[in-house]
Amino acid sequence: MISTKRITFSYGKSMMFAFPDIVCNEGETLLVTGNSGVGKTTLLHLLGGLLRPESGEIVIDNTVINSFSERKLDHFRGQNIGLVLQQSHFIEAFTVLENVALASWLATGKQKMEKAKQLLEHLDLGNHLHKLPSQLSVGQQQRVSIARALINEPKLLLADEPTSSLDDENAFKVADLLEQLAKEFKTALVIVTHDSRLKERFSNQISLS
Ligand SMILES: Nc1ncnc2c1ncn2[C@@H]1O[C@H](COP(=O)(O)OP(=O)(O)OP(=O)(O)O)[C@@H](O)[C@H]1O
Repeated sequence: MISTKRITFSYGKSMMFAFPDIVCNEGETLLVTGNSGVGKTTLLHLLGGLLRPESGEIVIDNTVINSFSERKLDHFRGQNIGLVLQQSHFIEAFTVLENVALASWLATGKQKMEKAKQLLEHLDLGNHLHKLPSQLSVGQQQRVSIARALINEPKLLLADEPTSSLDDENAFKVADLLEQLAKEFKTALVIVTHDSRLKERFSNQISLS
């Protein structure tokens, strides 16, 4: 579960944000919408501990994360937060399977190859395990990124524009898949997007302005 209270952030004096409070419980999905430039990615990075709020509170699974040291935050993120970012940042020389297993090694010191394989198979990527990420389509890469985000069974899954580069059919497939996985893994799922197709798809929404 994630909740925030009165979080503020700024990139210097000209770009200041005061975000509405959000709550997202385990197994639920919250869609954060808003026009380009309103701060959706900034909010997502704050929720994921990639940026720190200037004031306010971010609570993940009963833990206030904003007072953590950098090191503790990195550890907490690895254990509890899955990120599906706009850029996938794969290690291009590693296979799809290795990229997913690497995320478990970084978080726990153990490379969960079998689990990575199962997860990729679950995401219909069983035939692509030993390919390089660059050999996959954008939609397939998106699913690898989802598998990588889920390998450590995070309490919170954050997805930044997961469907904007996909056609209608694949956009709805990815949205359905994320929602289904959140329920299955009892993960709170927060999606930030300006993709208007998703607005009709999810009832739990908040709009930034
Ligand atoms: N590192 C940065 N330094 C300074 N300003 C930044 C930085 N990152 C983002 N901004 C500015 O903050 C504002 C919000 O950016 P953000 O990426 O959060 O918006 P967004 O709602 O996700 O936009 P989009 O839908 O286009 O991705 C923008 O005006 C952007 O130019």
